[in-house]
Amino acid sequence: MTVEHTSTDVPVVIVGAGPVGVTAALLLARRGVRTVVLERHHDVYPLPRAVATDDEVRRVLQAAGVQEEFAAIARPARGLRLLDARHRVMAEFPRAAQGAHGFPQTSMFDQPELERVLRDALARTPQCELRGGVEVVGVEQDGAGPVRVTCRDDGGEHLLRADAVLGCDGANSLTRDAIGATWEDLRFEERWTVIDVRTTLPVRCWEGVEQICDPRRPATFMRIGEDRYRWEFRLPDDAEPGLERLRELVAPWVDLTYGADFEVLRKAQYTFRARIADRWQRGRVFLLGDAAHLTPPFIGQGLCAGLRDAYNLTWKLARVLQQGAEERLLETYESERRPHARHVIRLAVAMGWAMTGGQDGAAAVRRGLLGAAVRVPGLSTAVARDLSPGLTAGPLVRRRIGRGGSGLVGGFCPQPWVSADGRRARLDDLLGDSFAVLTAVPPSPSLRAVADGLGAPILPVADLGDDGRLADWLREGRADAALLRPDRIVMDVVPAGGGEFTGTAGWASLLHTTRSPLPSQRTVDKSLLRSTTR
Ligand SMILES: O=C(O)/C=C/c1cccc(O)c1
Repeated sequence: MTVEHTSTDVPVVIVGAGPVGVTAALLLARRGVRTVVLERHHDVYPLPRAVATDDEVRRVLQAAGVQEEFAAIARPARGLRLLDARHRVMAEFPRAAQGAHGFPQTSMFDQPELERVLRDALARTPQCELRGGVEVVGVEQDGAGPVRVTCRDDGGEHLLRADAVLGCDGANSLTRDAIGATWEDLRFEERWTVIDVRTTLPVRCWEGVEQICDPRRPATFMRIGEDRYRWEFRLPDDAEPGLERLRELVAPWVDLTYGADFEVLRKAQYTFRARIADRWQRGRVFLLGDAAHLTPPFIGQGLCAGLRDAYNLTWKLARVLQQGAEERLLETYESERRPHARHVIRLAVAMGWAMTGGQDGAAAVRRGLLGAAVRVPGLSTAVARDLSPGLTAGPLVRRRIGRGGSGLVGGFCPQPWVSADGRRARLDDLLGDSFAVLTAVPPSPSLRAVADGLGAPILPVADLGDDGRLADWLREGRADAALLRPDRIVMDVVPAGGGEFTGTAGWASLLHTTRSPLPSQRTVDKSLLRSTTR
């Protein structure tokens, strides 16, 4: 599709100022793309919902420019435990304090605090405008013309024309309806009660997430902050638990004597669902976050999936809008993100089945509980190894099976601390927002040509002053060099001893641009380049 050059009011309209929408706005701003974010509410929704992020997604927040602020509100977690009905540990999936991405593998946080951090960053960013109290009532695109967004506020109805619209408007997304997408049901639907508490009472607590695998009363418990805790229970009836019931429910963790310091911040009933939209794009309208996928919370990946969406789409959209890359590049958003999101949802559903005994709780009790952790095929290995697999093969993820380095393609590169000019920094902060080549060998002329074509700096890993991790990563992956996309996914490799990138023919035309990047785009740290070959 080609987009007519009819004048628009703003390059990108984002529907919804939740964490996904605001992160997308910040990521676009870093590439110089202006956005208007439209939000129904006037302020941050005050109650907690998402509570966890993995280390890969902390890199997204880092790219959005809020890493330090987030670190100040995040609490590392030790992992995930599966307990039986008597709270005996059946399985433990430990999470390191420093993962390959340079962050704790699991971090807990309070969603309103995260939203405040993101909104503050947005307020400091001139390319982003947040309009609160604005309800979007229509999103339409005629052929290749601009996307027309109709919205209402106290002043009446308004029309905004945009080059692209990101629907980050949650589970009941109007944008999803507008593009004619429907839910595919991934077969999990259960009513759970979520209770958020602040207390200074002693709580029997492991610094991680506990899943109680008891088909009669499955539950989740976790510590979120210094004095903040969350319980989730699947209760046999739909009535909200009163104080007496609550006392009995939380008794395994805390002794609640009447009048004790135990403030229930929120008691809400949710239907946990597993769903994925059957399409994520129509023309220049895209779905992100809960508008595109819903997952039960049992592996803490709901918000993570939405932030991955934002990271995946924004660099591509900026390349199309600002540098004239082909529209086909945008199709790789859905083709890359949808299978990944589906995999993670299926893992969460499998965890739910391990906790609840599947659709037949009574049978699960009969089979005996101790097998719960291993009953669901593949669950233990998947949860232990990596909740977020590499991307499946596609135009930007070209694996040459059997060739060295193919195992690296589609996955993130690690993020060690590196040195430049005596300064220590995280790798991504030095790389900036462009493509980059990490190499363990002197670059060949063809490698240089590829790097030049993408405006990618060539960085010899031996000069980066890390702890040797990048060289080990290339060697263990049997690659001499790796080509990183702006979202730090490995797009291509030079196999060990191979001399050339192997997948250029697949991605080159998709990434071809007709205009240069704007000067506002963050580029590689110059001091780093001085120590390299370019
Ligand atoms: O696997 C982990 O480290 C964390 C899992 C998690 C996080 C938040 C909520 C959950 O029910 C599970």
